[in-house]
Amino acid sequence: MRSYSLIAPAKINLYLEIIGNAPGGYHELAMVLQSISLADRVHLRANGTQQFHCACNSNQVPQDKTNLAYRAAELMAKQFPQAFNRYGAVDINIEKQIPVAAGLAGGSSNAAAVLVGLNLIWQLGLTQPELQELAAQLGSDIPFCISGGTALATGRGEMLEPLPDLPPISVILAKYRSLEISTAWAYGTYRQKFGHTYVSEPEALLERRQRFHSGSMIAAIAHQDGQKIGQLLHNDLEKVALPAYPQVAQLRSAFENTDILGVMMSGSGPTVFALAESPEKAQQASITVKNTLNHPDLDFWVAQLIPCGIQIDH
Ligand SMILES: C[C@](O)(CO)[C@H](O)COP(=O)(O)OP(=O)(O)OC[C@H]1O[C@@H](n2ccc(N)nc2=O)[C@H](O)[C@@H]1O
Ligand SMILES: Nc1ncnc2c1ncn2[C@@H]1O[C@H](COP(=O)(O)OP(=O)(O)OP(=O)(O)O)[C@@H](O)[C@H]1O
Repeated sequence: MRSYSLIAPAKINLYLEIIGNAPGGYHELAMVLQSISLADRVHLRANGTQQFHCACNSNQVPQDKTNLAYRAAELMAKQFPQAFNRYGAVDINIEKQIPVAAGLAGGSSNAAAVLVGLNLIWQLGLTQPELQELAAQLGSDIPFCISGGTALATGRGEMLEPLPDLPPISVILAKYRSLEISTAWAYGTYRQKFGHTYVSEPEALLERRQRFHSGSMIAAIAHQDGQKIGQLLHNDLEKVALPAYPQVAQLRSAFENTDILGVMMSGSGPTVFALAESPEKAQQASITVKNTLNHPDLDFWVAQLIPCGIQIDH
C-alpha cells in the first residue's frame, strides 16, 4: 500500500524515579509507562518525490524539518537509502488531539507512527525491536510509543520490559491551555536542585534498580490492584514542577478531594492525570474539579488505559 493512517496514542507515567546521571546529560530512570486512548492520527501518503512534507492541524506544532515526525522520516531515509530511492518520500499529515508540550509524549508518538508506517510503505520488514532501536536515536519516549501498553522503562527510558495489561481503569487528564513545560528545563532544574543526591557508583545504581524491580508498583500491577496502583503513583519531576508552577499543584490538590484512585503529574508536566474506577467516576471528578477551580483556561479529557501502542487505522 502507498498510504496508511495510524493511531498514535498518548502516554502517562504511572511511576517516574530519577536514579542518577546517564551519558550525554541524560538521566538514568526507572519508570512505569502506560498508553491511553487519547490519540493523534498520523496519515502517511507516498508523494512520488524525494521530499518529505509535514502538515498538522495545530498551530502549536512545527510543520517544518523540526517536527519530530519529519525527523523520524529523515532518519528512515538515511538508514534505508535504497528503499527511499525506490519508494520515495511521503506526505505526513498529523491530526492533533494530544495536547502539545504536555508531558504526554505527543510528538514522540507521532514519530513512532512514522517509523511504523514507513516500515510498511517501504516494505522493510523490520521487527518491533529493530524499529525501537532506531527510535531510541530520536528520543527517549519513542521506543515505548511503538509497543505501548504497560511497560517498565529503564536506562534513559528506552530499555523496555512489558508488564501485564491493566484492568479497564479510566483516566482524567487536566491541563491549563496556555501552560507548557519544557522537558529539558524539568530535568535540568532537577539536576541543579537534587543532583548531589544521585548515586553514581555502578553497584549502587544496580542495587537501586533491583529495589525498583521488586517495587510495590510492579507488584500492584501484577495483582491488578487499581486501589494500590492509585496510591503508589510517583513522579520525581513533581519536585521541580509543582514549586515552579503553583497552579499545577493547585490542580493536583483539587483532584485529591474527589472519588479517584490517585492523582499525579505526567512526565515533565504540566498535565495532571487522575485514575478512576469507572468512566462515570472519571466524568464526575472532572466536573467537580472544573467547578472548584472555575478557570476558563483549564481543559479536561476522559480516556481509558489501553494495552497497545501504534495501531493501523483500518
Ligand atoms: C519526561 C518523559 O516524557 C517521561 O516519560 C521522558 O523522560 C522524556 O522523554 P523525551 O521527551 O523523549 O526526551 P528526549 O527527547 O530524549 O530528551 C529531551 C530532554 O530531556 C532530558 N532527559 C530526557 C530523558 C532522560 N532520561 N534524561 C534527561 O535528562 C534531556 O535534557 C533531553 O535533552
Ligand atoms: N509532531 C509533534 N507534535 C507535537 N509537538 C512537536 C511535534 N514535533 C515537534 N514538536 C515540538 O516538541 C515540543 C514538545 O512537544 P510534545 O507534545 O511532544 O511534548 P511532551 O508531550 O511534553 O513530550 P514528552 O512527554 O515526550 O516529553 C513542542 O513544543 C513542539 O514544538
